[in-house]
Amino acid sequence: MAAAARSLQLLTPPKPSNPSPRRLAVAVPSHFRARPQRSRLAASSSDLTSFPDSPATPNGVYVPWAAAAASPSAGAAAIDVDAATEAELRENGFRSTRRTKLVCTVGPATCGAAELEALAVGGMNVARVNMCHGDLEWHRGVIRAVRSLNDEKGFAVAVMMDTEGSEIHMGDLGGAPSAKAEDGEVWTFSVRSSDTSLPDRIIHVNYDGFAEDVKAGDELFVDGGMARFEVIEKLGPDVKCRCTDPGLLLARANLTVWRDGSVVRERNAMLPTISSKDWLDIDFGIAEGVDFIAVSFVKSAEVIYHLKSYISARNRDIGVIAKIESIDALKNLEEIIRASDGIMVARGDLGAQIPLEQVPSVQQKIVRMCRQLNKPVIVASQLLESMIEYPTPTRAEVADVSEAVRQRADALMLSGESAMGRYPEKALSVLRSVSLRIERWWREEKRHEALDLLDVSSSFSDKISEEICNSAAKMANNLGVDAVFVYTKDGHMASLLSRCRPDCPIFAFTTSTSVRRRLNLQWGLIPFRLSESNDMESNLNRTFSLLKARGMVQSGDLVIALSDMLQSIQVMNVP
Ligand SMILES: Nc1ncnc2c1ncn2[C@@H]1O[C@H](COP(=O)(O)OP(=O)(O)O)[C@@H](O)[C@H]1O
Ligand SMILES: C=C(OP(=O)(O)O)C(=O)O
Ligand SMILES: [K+]
Ligand SMILES: [Mg+2]
Repeated sequence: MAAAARSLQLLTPPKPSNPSPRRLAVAVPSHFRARPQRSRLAASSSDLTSFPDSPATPNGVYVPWAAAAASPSAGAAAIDVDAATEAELRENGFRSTRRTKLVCTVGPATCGAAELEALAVGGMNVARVNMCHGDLEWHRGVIRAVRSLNDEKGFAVAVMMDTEGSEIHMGDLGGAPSAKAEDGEVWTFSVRSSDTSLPDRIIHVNYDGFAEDVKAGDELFVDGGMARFEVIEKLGPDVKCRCTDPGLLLARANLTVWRDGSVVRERNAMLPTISSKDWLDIDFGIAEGVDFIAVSFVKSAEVIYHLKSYISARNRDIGVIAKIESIDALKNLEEIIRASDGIMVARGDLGAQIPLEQVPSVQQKIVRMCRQLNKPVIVASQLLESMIEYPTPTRAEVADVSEAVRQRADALMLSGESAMGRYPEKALSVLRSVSLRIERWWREEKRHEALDLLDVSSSFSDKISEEICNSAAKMANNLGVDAVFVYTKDGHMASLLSRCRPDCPIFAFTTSTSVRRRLNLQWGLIPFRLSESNDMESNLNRTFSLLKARGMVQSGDLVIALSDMLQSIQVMNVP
């Protein structure tokens, strides 16, 4: 292999064709170069679709052309959305694409087609629906709306369904979104039937054993402690409580009971992690083809294995995300991470189960362990809580987001901010601009600690892929390459590369639309769907010409290319 070609194959296929850049250039089919740009985009859109990262410049300034390009009136949709990506990449260079992925909870504020599209244009990688709220018809509508957005506008937004779990929560507040509890007020939490509308200051509780489990003197946390009560008296199904910390009670807010400094574990501890209602919701999610199922209040790895085998028995490829939000989950953390396809640091409930001041160190520990074990991790809850009401985040919130980005979590999640807040798009744009800024700053300062990555592979073949990815990431940083390209069937090699958190972006090419959507949750990956052949050289040729046609790479860009089919690694300039 000619040294001038700068092409290095550590492991070659049995009969490799010479992948030298010069030959690649020659092999580019002439029709790709000859056509005018619009039709080139049209020609390429069917077999190569990219995810539009963001219509914003790195400082977060909104660029109106991007929204216009993605609007229904802008014409042939999938192509126009990709035109936004193309322009963004041309303007900022792909080195500055956002690496941290963004999850938005969809709720009443964002369930309309226009609002969902605005979130997708604004950089939403995953749409989350929370089965604690809304009925199946509502969820079906949202899931299908996201699917049409993907089909018609060329996005690759994944859908995550989050189970209700056997959590104890309040009922609806007779249609009102919230009620204010003031200091010293006496409220009744009751397990009486909620069919009839209850008088003021009486709140329905969904768990029948509630009145039996609590005792006078217990503390009742609403929504992870956003409002607090002391239990003063039990009267049959009614539990009378005095408000000790005033706050807003949101409809269906979660309830936690504390006694003598720890969470009460009475009969409620025996409730199943996946309730019978959850199984019905899971069947619904499988039928609707969601990409991820997030399991609330996971206690052990067992339930994750159970759900995964339930899903694979139905021949589905759905990622199971374990939510870490209880003391039990922390006790069994490593085995839960190993069992699942991803983790959510669900700080809302976690902060009601362990002292608040422990949440930051627990978050850091979980994020690190997930990276070691090669599982994507989402940091969730209250990232921009004040933006539910106000258009500007607090400095503390920006610092919290920055810290999660600095820890290099795979994804950040909005809950109430996007589900029912007044400024969903603004909240998303804050996550986007803070991510971009912090990522770039840390790259420029070269401040990232080198993490000694543990071996994660169980077979020798996997071990080869892992070593290739570790080496490729190191080479990418040392050589200052512009991008790593990874051709991956099931996404595994892309995730191994993402785990290394290289300085440059990772373009991940897969033949499967569902793998492409799932890769959207992982740090630094820009997933593409591409119909690939077994011939690496022709894959590279096609990729270069398709990406060049879109202005996403240029001649001379230095690229490292990996393939899980060939277990190969090559370094080359784009011809
Ligand atoms: N599908 C929905 N329908 C109505 N309201 C919703 C829906 N999803 C979310 N919300 C609202 O957004 C808030 C924040 O969402 P989330 O954090 O997912 O739920 P929770 O607060 O129950 O943990 C909820 O408390 C609820 O008020
Ligand atoms: C994300 C969380 O779960 P949920 O919103 O379902 O309570 C959390 O508790 O932080
Ligand atoms: K939930
Ligand atoms: Mg929770």
